[in-house]
Amino acid sequence: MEATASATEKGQLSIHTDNIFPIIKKFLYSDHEIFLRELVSNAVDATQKLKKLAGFGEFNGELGELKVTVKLDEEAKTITISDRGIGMTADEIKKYINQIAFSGAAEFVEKYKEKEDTRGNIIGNFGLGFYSSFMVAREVEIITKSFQEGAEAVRWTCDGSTEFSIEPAQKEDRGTDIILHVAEDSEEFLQKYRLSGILEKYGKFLPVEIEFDEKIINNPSPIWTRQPSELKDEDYIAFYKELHPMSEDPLFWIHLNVDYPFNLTGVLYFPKLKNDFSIKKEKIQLYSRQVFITDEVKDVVPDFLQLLHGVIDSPDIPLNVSRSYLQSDSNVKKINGYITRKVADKLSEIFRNDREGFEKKFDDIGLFVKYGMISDDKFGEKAKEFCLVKNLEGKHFTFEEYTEKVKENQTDKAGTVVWLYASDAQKQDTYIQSAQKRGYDVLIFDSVIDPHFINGIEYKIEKTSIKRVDADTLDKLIEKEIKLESVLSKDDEERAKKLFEETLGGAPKLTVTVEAMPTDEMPVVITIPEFIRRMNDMAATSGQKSMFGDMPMMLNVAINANHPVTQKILNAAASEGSEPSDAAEAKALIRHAYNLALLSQGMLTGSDLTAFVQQAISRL
Ligand SMILES: Nc1ncnc2c1ncn2[C@@H]1O[C@H](COP(=O)(O)OP(=O)(O)OP(=O)(O)O)[C@@H](O)[C@H]1O
Repeated sequence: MEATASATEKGQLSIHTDNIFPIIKKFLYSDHEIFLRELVSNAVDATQKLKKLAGFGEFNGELGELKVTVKLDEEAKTITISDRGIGMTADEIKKYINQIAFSGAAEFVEKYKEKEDTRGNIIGNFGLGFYSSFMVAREVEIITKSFQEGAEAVRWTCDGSTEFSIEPAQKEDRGTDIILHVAEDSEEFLQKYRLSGILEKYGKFLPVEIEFDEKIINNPSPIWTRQPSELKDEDYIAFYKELHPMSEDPLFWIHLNVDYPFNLTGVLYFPKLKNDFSIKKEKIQLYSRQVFITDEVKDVVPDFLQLLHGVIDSPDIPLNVSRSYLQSDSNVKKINGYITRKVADKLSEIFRNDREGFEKKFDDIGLFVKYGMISDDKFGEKAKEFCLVKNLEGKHFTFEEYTEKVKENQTDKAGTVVWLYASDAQKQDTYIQSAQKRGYDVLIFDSVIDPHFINGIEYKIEKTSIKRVDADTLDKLIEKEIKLESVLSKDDEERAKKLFEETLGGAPKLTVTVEAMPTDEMPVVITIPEFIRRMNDMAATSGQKSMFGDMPMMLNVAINANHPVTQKILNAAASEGSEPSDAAEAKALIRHAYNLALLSQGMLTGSDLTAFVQQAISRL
């Protein structure tokens, strides 16, 4: 075959079905707009190829201005995409446009028959890029002239049937014009704002200048394509603002750059997260050689890292295949692992080099680090070194540091180190103060992720258990070998227990115990078992009902045997009659002490609280 088309030549496209275009149209229905991404990418590729050839010395002509132009002619109802790239000879058109694409199409037709769910993902996979133009055009013309010396211009047309024609054409300059004669049902694409929207979405960072409506619409050398050494903080922040104009400055960022065993560049930013767990994901954009692909990075980026913002660019991610394939793709898995490692390394680096700065940022990145620790084992392994906990004095500790700090005073008789924490320092103040009186330290875990975090890490820290200060009496939270002696006889303890059970009987479910506590602690302490409360907390923050959601709240009521009030109750009961049921004064004291205990747990509410206040007033 000759390299040029000397006369008009008609041909039949080699494909086993009469017309693939209705199929293309139907199956790519939701994504029609990507025709422009495909055609502009082809134009950019052709331009880049020419630049490369010039670099190799295989093209010695003038490169000149290399921009790609998109033109809209509303009257003629055409969209034209022009480049000054390598162009095509007649033979190349036959090879690249007629055959390859159509054999791809045949394969596509075969495959799609079985799988409906792959729609929208087909195009690039089967080399149908160029043919996506038929989703919006009733006829497509290619007028092209190869960069090669002496090449002649060619015109190819096809109206969406399996017939094409190819003939000599007039074209001064090298390069390609793709002219789309827009079909009636696609006239939405003849609107300027629609086209500029699509270009903005997919082409914002294409590597060659793209002109539309007499303006350059893109930034051809975005930050991720440049060397970290030539970039300043301001550059990173400016780029962040370009991506997320309304956001606060990011905390810090990671510049990704690998070329083996896969290609990947990008910049990931740590946004200010605070406690907002409802933060919108989809803030990382995925590019392939600077062409925007998607902001759904679910399969490429581990779940917890989707809280980050930024850009990932990799030609090695199979972008146009079905989801299940993507998940099992080994490159995707490697990329996933690489990103996780990079992020952990960066955090660990900041932690080591700037502990103070790291601590300041921890309120923001804590959510993210904790989320990572409980959802990704590999990250968790590394994060153990730099994940921080904060105590009520506002001091930060690594796990190891904290255990070191409290182990002397807070190791129980089984040798387990007990970390005490509060989830609300205000509400749990009584308990906190009691713990502090014993020289115990109390951590603060008050973010939405903390219930999950505590549950997730507890078993990962050796010989440690984590308990909320009000989960039990202090003696039971940290059981020691030597216990305080009870001043009450066994009989008196039994009497006190009975009196309480009788007085407080009914809902909620109560378990009454008598314990020897210091006299300066509360006469009655109410606690909710750690396990039950934790399950309820976790259910509440994840917005679901836990399997314990319907469980009646269980309360432990511990009577302080050593408190003078307990003695007073017993005395009152003794003087009032032999039957405990006679003891009106004793019962009033019990209710009062119980209400005070509820009050300090923040559990005295509603009509009970009102009655309690009324009663207190009447005593004034
Ligand atoms: N503007 C252009 N200039 C030069 N050659 C082009 C141009 N557009 C398309 N081609 C040629 O036609 C071929 C087929 O294009 P098509 O878009 O169908 O597939 P592709 O670009 O190879 O792959 P993809 O599926 O990723 O788009 C290209 O590989 C290229 O050789």
